[in-house]
Amino acid sequence: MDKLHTTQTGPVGTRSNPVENELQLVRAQLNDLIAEARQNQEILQRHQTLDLQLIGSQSFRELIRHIFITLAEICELDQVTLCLLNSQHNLKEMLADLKIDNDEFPYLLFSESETELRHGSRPLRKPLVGPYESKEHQRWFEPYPDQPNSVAIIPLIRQSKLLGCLNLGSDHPDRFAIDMGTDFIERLGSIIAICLENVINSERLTQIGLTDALTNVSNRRYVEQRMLEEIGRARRQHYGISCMYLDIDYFKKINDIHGHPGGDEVLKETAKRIKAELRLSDTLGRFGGEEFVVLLVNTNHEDAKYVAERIRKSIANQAFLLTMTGLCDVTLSIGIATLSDDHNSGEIEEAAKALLQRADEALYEAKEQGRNRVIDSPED
Ligand SMILES: Nc1nc2c(ncn2[C@@H]2O[C@H](COP(=O)(O)OP(=O)(O)OP(=O)(O)O)[C@@H](O)[C@H]2O)c(=O)[nH]1
Repeated sequence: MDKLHTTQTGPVGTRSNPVENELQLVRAQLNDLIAEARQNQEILQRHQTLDLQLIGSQSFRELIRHIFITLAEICELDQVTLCLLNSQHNLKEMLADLKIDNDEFPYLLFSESETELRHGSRPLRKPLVGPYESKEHQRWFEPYPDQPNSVAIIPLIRQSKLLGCLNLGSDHPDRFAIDMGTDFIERLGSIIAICLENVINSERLTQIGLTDALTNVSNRRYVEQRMLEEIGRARRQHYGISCMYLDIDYFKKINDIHGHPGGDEVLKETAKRIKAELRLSDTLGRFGGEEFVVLLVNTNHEDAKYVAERIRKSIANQAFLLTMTGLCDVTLSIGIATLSDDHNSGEIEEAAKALLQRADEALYEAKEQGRNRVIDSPED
């Protein structure tokens, strides 16, 4: 009786009954397996969340944020960089249009050719995992002050084309071991490649709808939309915003002398020269015919006048060289209006309309006064 009692409850009994021992061992193993299964399920759920976030990204900006923030968090990574092949989609140009710069995403890198993505002499076609080697990996983790201890370099391939590579770094030396299975990271690479292609295509389509086909600058719809956003932002962040209305002088005559194709060339070159004088945060749009509008963010009256004068000179001081008819002197007239922080109130739509109208009136005055000049509307 005593023996039976100790067998069922006490440690002495445990030792003395091989069946019970076996049972406890099996129970312990089962508990371990259940714990492992729960852990795996949790990991799976977190990865599903990550997949959904990546796939659900509506814009390039959103996708890149998920890669640098959500992926790093969910996968507990110490370093994440993404290198994209610029040549594949002329991405740098797209990012400039989206007003995305290096300050916003310092871990977004660019490569000009596939050769730059090679590992040693081999093209990057399969994930590479293992310890960090500065000779091979430094370029991918350069934006971080410290080196990781183990890394995974994952090619992003879509329809056999290399889009770039995703680079994961961990402080833990065993996190990416040479002999580890790469199924998960290959799958991650495929998902990110598909998502990248999707958002790039969708950004391109949006851009086409908001771009002037001849000059490749924004169209009127885009500038008007942007103006509302920028006036709202200027209001929140308490700075001034300026608007320029620009119109090529005697453009009808240019068309008459150099033909319509010559006139088109003048429009393209004018847009190019205006753009060259602007900051990335400014917006240039063609409003139709030979009229352009520029929005200068965080720019007061004096600074706007200075930029306008620079634009005027960049057009007037160097004749345009046209393909068929040779040199062509071009000038433009510019009207400026500023919406200072003190006066930025009321309905945003009304404020935008009034700003544009004042710039247009100043332009009219510039034409009246003899053209090839900058006239600013009295301060608001
Ligand atoms: N080549 C070309 N010409 C255009 C385009 N859109 C409008 N135009 C021409 O631009 C000319 C504009 O002429 P006006 O509005 O009289 O202005 P202007 O001759 O520049 O005179 P001011 O503005 O008063 O200096 C017209 O002849 C239009 O046909 C275009 O896309 N390409």
